[in-house]
Amino acid sequence: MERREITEKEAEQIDVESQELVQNLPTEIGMGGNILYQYQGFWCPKVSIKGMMLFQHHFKAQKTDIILASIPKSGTTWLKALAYTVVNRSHYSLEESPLFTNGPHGVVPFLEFDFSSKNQFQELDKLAKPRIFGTHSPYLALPRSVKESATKIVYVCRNPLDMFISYWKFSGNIRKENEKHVSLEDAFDKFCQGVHGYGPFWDHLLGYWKASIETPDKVLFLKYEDMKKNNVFHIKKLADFLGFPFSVDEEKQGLIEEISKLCSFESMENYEATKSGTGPLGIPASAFLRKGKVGDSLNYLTPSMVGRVENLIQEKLQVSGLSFCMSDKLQNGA
Ligand SMILES: Nc1ncnc2c1ncn2[C@@H]1O[C@H](COP(=O)(O)OS(=O)(=O)O)[C@@H](OP(=O)(O)O)[C@H]1O
Repeated sequence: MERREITEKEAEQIDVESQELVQNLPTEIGMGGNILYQYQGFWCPKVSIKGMMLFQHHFKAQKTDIILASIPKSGTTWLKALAYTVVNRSHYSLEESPLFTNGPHGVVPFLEFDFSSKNQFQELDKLAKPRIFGTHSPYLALPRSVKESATKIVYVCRNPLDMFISYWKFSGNIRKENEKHVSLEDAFDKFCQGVHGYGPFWDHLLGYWKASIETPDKVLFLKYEDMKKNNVFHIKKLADFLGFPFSVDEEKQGLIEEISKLCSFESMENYEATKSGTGPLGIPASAFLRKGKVGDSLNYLTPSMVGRVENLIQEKLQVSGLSFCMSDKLQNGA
């Protein structure tokens, strides 16, 4: 079937729609000093609203697609490297992985940031299968075709204390001159009110958590801390879930351990693509790797701040059965 070329007017429509829409959305200053807009119940930076709209309107999921979802600073970069390596391991030797040269963001594009027109979404039909994409979109904002097709979704989350500190540090590093510095205390307050990129974190987590319970073959829910603690187990679990299980021979050869090492923080921070490349939105790739530790937040947060998040987790997540290892246990983390 011949594809009709879209008119310039149609292509620009989303621009107009998103600009009009943005003008009427509630706003807040986010914890990075940038303006956040409340879109479909979540606080989003302006740049991602147009991206989310395009994704919702123009992305056509394929049954072999893999979507890696997360709220920022939860292990997205790591998961991208792992999933890409697991799925493509038969196409090249691990030493020759395009991951080294293109970086995890280069080989796994972000659906909200890396495509800015309807045309670009249509071009994605030509990509080799399985296509792998990253997204920060909340579960409810995913396009219907993603939910209704056999597309697999892997969600990674992280204990909110470490996620907060990772985000605050990152925001400080990429802050633009016209954006105001937000102190740790004020940023923390905003975080606890849910006013942070794609927050509230509890709603973001719960959307995917519930989907993973209702449709475990479609949505795999992972935690950063668990992946740190037993990486090999989780790589195996990821491979099984994605339909690329390791053979007995591969296991015997220690391939899973090799993949774990290739994608470890220590290896990835030394990739050429990390040292000199760029990540989404032209941000230096090195900004996406900071410490990669569990429990680093305890070096910055007071016991009362930790207590506030613990209470919040209890209040917002307890009924769901979703829990996190916190305070003293976090201190003994990987
Ligand atoms: N390979 C690997 N292993 C372990 N940890 C890793 C890895 N790559 C990135 N990181 C750490 O993940 C944090 C960044 O989170 P994201 O990748 O989700 O950021 S983003 O959403 O893509 O902006 C950020 O955490 P902090 O170090 O605590 O800031 C990164 O250092």
